[in-house]
Amino acid sequence: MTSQTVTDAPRDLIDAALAARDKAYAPYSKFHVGAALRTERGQIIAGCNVENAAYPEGVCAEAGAISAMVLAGETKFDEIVVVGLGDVACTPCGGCRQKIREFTGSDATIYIINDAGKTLLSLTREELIPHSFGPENLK
Ligand SMILES: O=c1ccn([C@H]2C[C@H](O)[C@@H](CO)O2)c(=O)[nH]1
Ligand SMILES: [Zn+2]
Repeated sequence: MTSQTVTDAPRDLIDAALAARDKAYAPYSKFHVGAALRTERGQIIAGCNVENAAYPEGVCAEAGAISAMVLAGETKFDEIVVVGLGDVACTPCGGCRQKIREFTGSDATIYIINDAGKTLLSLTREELIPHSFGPENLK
């Protein structure tokens, strides 16, 4: 399920995601991923994927950015940009969709860009993870 219209990702997050991807540690898949989010208070925080010889222990770029955000003292973000390799739309895995869900409002925007910084997809959180389970369900 994708949006009909694609809204361009903001330039500063594109640059941060591409810079983060350059730091990826992905010797096994060789699929380098970068992510950059903007917190509610306006900080830009990035992450890259970090793989492990014990394959399941690898961490996605989005998860790394979210961990760094929490460490920085923030728990909400409005937009995130994700970039993989080439022209492949690197859409977040299921686990990352749930992690993104925890720290966003339903109107947050998830941008997927390509190598060249072109926006391939712009999705609301509701499109990314419809009918999701979140903190409100526990109240
Ligand atoms: O949205 C995604 C999809 C994949 N990966 C990573 C996990 C693994 O290290 C590599 C190949 O799946 O890419 C991410 O970081 N984010
Ligand atoms: Zn993931």
